[in-house]
Amino acid sequence: MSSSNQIPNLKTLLGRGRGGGLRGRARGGPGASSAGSEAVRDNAVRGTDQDAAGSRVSCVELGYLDDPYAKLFATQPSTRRLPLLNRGSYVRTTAIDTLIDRFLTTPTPGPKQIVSLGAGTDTRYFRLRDKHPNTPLIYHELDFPANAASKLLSIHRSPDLQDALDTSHLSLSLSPPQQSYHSPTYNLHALDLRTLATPDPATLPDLPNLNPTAPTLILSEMCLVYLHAPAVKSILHALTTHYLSPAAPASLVLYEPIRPNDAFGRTMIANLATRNIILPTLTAYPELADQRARLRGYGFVGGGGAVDTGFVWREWVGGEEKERVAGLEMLDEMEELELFLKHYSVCWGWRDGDAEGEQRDVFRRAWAGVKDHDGG
Ligand SMILES: C[S@@+](CC[C@H](N)C(=O)[O-])C[C@H]1O[C@@H](n2cnc3c(N)ncnc32)[C@H](O)[C@@H]1O
Repeated sequence: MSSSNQIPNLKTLLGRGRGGGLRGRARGGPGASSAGSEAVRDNAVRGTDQDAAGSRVSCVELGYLDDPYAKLFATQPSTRRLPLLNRGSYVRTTAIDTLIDRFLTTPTPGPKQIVSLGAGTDTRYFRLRDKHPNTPLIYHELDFPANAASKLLSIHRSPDLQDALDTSHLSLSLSPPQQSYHSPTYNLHALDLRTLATPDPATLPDLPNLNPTAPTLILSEMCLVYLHAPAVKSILHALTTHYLSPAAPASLVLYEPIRPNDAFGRTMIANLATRNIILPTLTAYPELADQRARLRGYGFVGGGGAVDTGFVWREWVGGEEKERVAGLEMLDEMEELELFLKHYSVCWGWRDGDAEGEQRDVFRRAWAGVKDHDGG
């Protein structure tokens, strides 16, 4: 949901377009669905991060989000996104922030840990540090070496970002460009996530400073969707059994598109194929019920939920905040907005682990009151 050429032509889908038909599909052209070689696809996937960065900046400039760090990571000039996309980015960020804030404010002994897969230029670490200065937090971001190096370059260039890191650990080399960064609080690991999908634990890469016993929230915001379902399963298996002790309380928060089988979904897939992007888990887990079963299949059997972002807007955003956000830009096509929001999901699930007392049930307590489609 990052850039306007990624979404279907909504007017056409709602039967109001002049040309009719699925415009995105026509643009796909022969061979678009096979989507080129793996290297070309990886390059396209890496590039999606700048879409996400641009969407964040658009939302900040229009007052949807308060994020002083967004601009510092964007490498392209800011372009105002469509109101629909701004609303979508707002809901996406708000939903994930809600789950993370509840985790961080739930009392536990010892530190908490977040592992952000395909973090790209996400600013969340910096925002969380400002918002929860007294919560002991170990943060890990994983992304392709090129994206990680570019993030470190942005940090190197910005005194504000350097101030936000524990600078006693900051020694960035520009030549050759540094790709990974490690400290007791913030870590950026430059790697292809698929290297975690190995059957041989001896070949798994080192993830320095990953605490094997801290309650850990694994976040995938538009990342695992680009990988094949069996690889995703192996990656999560490695994280939850090798890097983390099987006794550690752990959870997964996923943000991904859903409902690929209606006109909107089919057109979204065709549009992305023209950019050499495929979304394997979208077709593997098409509905919210599939996402719920998926999380349980990864071992997050303690509990969880799955909602579409239309539900998040209706049920998670308070009345006053809704009014504020609705007043930021004219958005009179409510039917289009609803169609758009119902094609993205936020899913969460946890395992309690074998830890004692407050550590054991941290996710259960954190997310007890979160409204789920199933009424949870
Ligand atoms: C759409 S961006 C999302 C970035 C960030 N999570 C956000 O929501 O703002 C997808 C990110 O996932 C990363 N990614 C996708 N597949 C990956 C892989 N196999 N290994 C490492 N990173 C990957 C991309 O490089 C990119 O930074």
